[in-house]
Amino acid sequence: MNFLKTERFRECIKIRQEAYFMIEVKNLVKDYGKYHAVKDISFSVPDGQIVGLLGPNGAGKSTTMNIMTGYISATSGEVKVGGYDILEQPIQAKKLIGYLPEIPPLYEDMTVAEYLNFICDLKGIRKKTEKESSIDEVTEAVKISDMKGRLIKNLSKGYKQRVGLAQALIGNPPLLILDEPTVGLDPNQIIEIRALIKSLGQKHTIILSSHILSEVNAICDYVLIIDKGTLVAEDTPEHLSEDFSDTDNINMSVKGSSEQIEEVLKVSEYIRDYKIIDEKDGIVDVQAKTATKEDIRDNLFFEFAEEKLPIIKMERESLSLEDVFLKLTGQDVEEVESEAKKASEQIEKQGHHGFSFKRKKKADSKGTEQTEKEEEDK
Ligand SMILES: Nc1ncnc2c1ncn2[C@@H]1O[C@H](COP(=O)(O)OP(=O)(O)OP(=O)(O)O)[C@@H](O)[C@H]1O
Repeated sequence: MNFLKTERFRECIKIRQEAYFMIEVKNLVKDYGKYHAVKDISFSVPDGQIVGLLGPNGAGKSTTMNIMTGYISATSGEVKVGGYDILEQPIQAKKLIGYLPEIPPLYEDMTVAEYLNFICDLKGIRKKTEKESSIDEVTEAVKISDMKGRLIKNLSKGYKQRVGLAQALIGNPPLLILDEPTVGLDPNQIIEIRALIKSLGQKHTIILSSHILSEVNAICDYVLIIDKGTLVAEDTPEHLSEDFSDTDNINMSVKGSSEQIEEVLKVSEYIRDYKIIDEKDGIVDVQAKTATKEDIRDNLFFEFAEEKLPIIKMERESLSLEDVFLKLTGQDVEEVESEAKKASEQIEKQGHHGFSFKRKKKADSKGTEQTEKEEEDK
């Protein structure tokens, strides 16, 4: 019998293809009453990647992650984890996921070891020796081995976040889903947690959400940009910068006077716009926007050479991920980041257990998701 034509072969191919994608999200829709929070989002994440879900506040990142982890249901659409449907085969699918929600689900009156022991129970790790080795492993991975005896409430925010990561790692799931893992941390803690996530990426597929572009740029191999519930772009950070750019910036230093240099720039067909940045000791610094996406440095070289104006320095700069984000979402990065800062300060003021109204409703809903909209409608 020709193996290539057998049912078994087709099955093998199916398993291989499905396993290649650690997670597949197809046509995901989530409506809260009349409000469309997620509108037909599809994407697949291959094994071994660190993927960033990037978007401004309210874009639908947490909702998408909550559906991916099976925490809430979708209005329609499908999520498969390692080939298992999150709704139809939830036990197999959830075994593959370690989830860190935006507010880590910590029991503050437990010690780190007690809490992780409890998480082992929840994840079905029952043998004492297995539990011990599992706790040792995860505490070592997130560098909290010497904190095991400490009460969680006495830990700093950065260390609490590490405990949150440790609980996600119990059971060694191949897929980690991390919702805004650095929100509310101070700059040093942010650097540490980012480095930790990057190192975890060597052994796990990671999907993290963030509204911080520099974070996604620094950690992620691939970016999904979400705006108003829609996936508006996806690619590597480098490709996104290239693809959405119809112009480049050229930074130059030219020997001569600003009048001479402006004369060349004004008539150059390769330059759309320019700005004189500085003029000192007979050298002019210029920032120019190119008329096309092509690399026009050769052409500029010859134009300036013809006028006997030596170019001392010339650099080409592509559109940054910030510019791409602005173009796609129409939102200023600084604006988004300051809004997010205000929101996290608000959470901080309400105390650690003080979930925001939206979060509390989510936490309270237990499947019967009553929406703010519905509440308002009453
Ligand atoms: N239970 C709910 N009832 C009604 N609306 C909701 C509920 N949960 C979320 N939303 C709304 O859905 C939209 C998407 O929210 P989501 O939390 O997914 O956004 P996000 O991108 O994670 O933003 P953030 O970073 O602010 O959490 C928002 O407009 C939010 O107000």
